[in-house]
Amino acid sequence: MTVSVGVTGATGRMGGEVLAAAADRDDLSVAFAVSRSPGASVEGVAVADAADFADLLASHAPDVVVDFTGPASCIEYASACAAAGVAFVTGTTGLSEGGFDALREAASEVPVLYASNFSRGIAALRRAVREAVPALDGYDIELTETHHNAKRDAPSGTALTLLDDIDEARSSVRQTRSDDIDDVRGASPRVHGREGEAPRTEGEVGVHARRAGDIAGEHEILLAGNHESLSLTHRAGSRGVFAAGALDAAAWLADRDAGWYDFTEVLE
Ligand SMILES: NC(=O)C1=CN([C@@H]2O[C@H](COP(=O)(O)OP(=O)(O)OC[C@H]3O[C@@H](n4cnc5c(N)ncnc54)[C@H](OP(=O)(O)O)[C@@H]3O)[C@@H](O)[C@H]2O)C=CC1
Ligand SMILES: O=C(O)C1=N[C@H](C(=O)O)C[C@H](O)C1
Repeated sequence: MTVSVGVTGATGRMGGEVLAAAADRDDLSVAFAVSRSPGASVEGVAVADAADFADLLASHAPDVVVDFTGPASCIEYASACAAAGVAFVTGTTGLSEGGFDALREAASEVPVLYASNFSRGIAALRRAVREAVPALDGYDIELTETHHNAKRDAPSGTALTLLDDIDEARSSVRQTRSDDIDDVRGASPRVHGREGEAPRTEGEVGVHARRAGDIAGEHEILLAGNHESLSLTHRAGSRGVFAAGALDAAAWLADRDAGWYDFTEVLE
């Protein structure tokens, strides 16, 4: 069966990558592509007006929509998909808590899969973090992410996911070692950059966002103790890895029931 895909943000960096990756696959076909700047052709696909999105869902009935846009449009596209009964894959970052609530609401009607990063390397990095953090409990942790100079949100969505992974790993190891679980619950304080008199406090996680050139995406987690340190680094060489992962997710999601899904389920 060929899965038909609608693509949003078609004139954006990721939209173009998704259309290029889709053209190379036999298991997927592009039903339509939209942008707020319609009229162009991207990877041979005519780009329609984003204002016609609901009509295009009705007329083309895609199996799934793949979205890499902005937080506000992501929510609008998700609720239109929920109303039309179309599955929704999104990698849009910078969503607020309310934005995630709106996506989860859409997931009560249709399958929704959100991932802050669609690369297999980051999925492996997350597993490595969940192993390294408990093994090196008490070590200082600093997270540094580096992206191209046009990225809007900071820290990156992937950095936020990794910070949550660190919190979860820390709290699970401390719960197994302590009877007083009130003592060990809660997020590690996150310190974004340092300036002036800013000594490190125990347990904090330093977070650093760099923006430069055309770097597709780099994430480093440094765990440092006395006389040793471990650095876990992922570098995306091109946005193609994100597009490939998002299309794998779309093919996987197309015939699922309504609900909230994670990229790790696609990779199982
Ligand atoms: N999860 C992952 O693996 C990855 C996630 N991302 C995320 O994907 C998102 C897009 O990144 P990128 O492609 O670099 O960004 P770009 O700015 O290059 O493209 C964004 C596209 O979305 C469209 N768009 C933005 N806001 C709206 C809106 N309000 N309504 C309709 N269309 C809108 C833009 O349309 P127009 O051109 O008409 O203005 C543009 O085509 C970001 O959140 C980024 O962090 C990026 C890479 C990987
Ligand atoms: O905006 C980008 O480019 C990227 N955004 C995602 C994020 O915020 O983590 C994923 C990737 O790092 C590229």
